[in-house]
Amino acid sequence: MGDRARLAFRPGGLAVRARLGGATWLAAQGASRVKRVEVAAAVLRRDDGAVLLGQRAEGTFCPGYWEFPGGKVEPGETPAQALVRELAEELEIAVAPEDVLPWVVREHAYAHAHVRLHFFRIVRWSGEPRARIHAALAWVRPPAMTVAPLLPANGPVWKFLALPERMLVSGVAAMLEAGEPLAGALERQEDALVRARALGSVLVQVREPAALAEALVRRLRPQLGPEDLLVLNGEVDAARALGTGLHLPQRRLESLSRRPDLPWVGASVHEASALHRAEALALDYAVLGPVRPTRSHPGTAALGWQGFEEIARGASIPVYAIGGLGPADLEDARRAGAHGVAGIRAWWSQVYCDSSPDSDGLSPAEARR
Ligand SMILES: Nc1nc2c([nH]c(=O)n2[C@@H]2O[C@H](COP(=O)(O)OP(=O)(O)OP(=O)(O)O)[C@@H](O)[C@H]2O)c(=O)[nH]1
Repeated sequence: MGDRARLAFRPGGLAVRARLGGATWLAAQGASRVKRVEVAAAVLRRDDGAVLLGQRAEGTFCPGYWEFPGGKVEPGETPAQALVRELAEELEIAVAPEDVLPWVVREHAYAHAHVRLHFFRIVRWSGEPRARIHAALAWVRPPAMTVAPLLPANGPVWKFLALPERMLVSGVAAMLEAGEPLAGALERQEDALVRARALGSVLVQVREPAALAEALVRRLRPQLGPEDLLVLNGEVDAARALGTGLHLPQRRLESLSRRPDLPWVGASVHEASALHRAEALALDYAVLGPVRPTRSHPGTAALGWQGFEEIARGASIPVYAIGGLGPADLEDARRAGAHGVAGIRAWWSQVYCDSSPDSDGLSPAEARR
């Protein structure tokens, strides 16, 4: 692609952008020149959960720092195409285009350039990675970090990798409403957690009235492993007292001016503006839906995977898909750019799941009707 330049008017004055071999220079009146670089980076993840990092070689920017394999997007390439090329050049591995799964996009201002990093997750490739340009390669299993230092832009991304791909949303109150005794409902939730953990790590969202939430957290916690996470859909103080993370419904997200001070904070969102709010507050994840029609939200139009993708594309935080989804939807969710799937009844209760496959958010009483 030939070099091109264009003039644009901005509120701050006249800006001149010239595209020069993959990097954009912005010369603005009264502002310093900033080089803008589009980069594609890969989260190559093995079945055991380990992720590949490369150590930058001597003679490059930030030598000795660790990064995700990848590199600059060349003119005429999409970020996904650039990544396939970079992985072949840097690691001698082959990745099929359909296995390059969009994940998050992060921006970072270095002294030398403003980079926009398009992260993709890759769980299938052929060949054994070889260090063609890196000083060393290392497989590291999040959340542990056994190499240092990471490139500055990569800290939040490493944290995101500790998020399980499966989120389970509790439903004890709904079971009680349907006449089930408390002991039976708690036991059923515990059984469901054990079943879900057999598939991999889980993020449990406890969504119950306060007293019930506490009882459920106490009941489930002994079943959780070091890679599982627990968030409370409730008050900040209650989450702090219980030692859990926090999950915010969209209306509470909209009323917050800053991120609550807890290690893990996420939110439910139903539209792009709410997702932008979650990003602006630097939350750790968002849950977007409904992807499929659910009887619990009869007035809400389902997004479908296409609608989900349109809103989630380019998000700077991981986005779970929710709404009539279960474990079998994980592959579709990943392809649509989701970090994972969140489910209510499809995960928690085989009984209700069998009787009503689209019963996400449905009370057992409704499910029996
Ligand atoms: N590949 C990669 N680059 C990253 C990551 N995080 C991050 O900030 N970057 C930045 O994105 C840019 C990637 O460019 P690159 O690897 O192609 O280029 P480079 O500066 O080493 O060299 P080059 O100019 O010879 O191509 C660098 O500024 C790098 O610091 C990451 O995890 N992986």
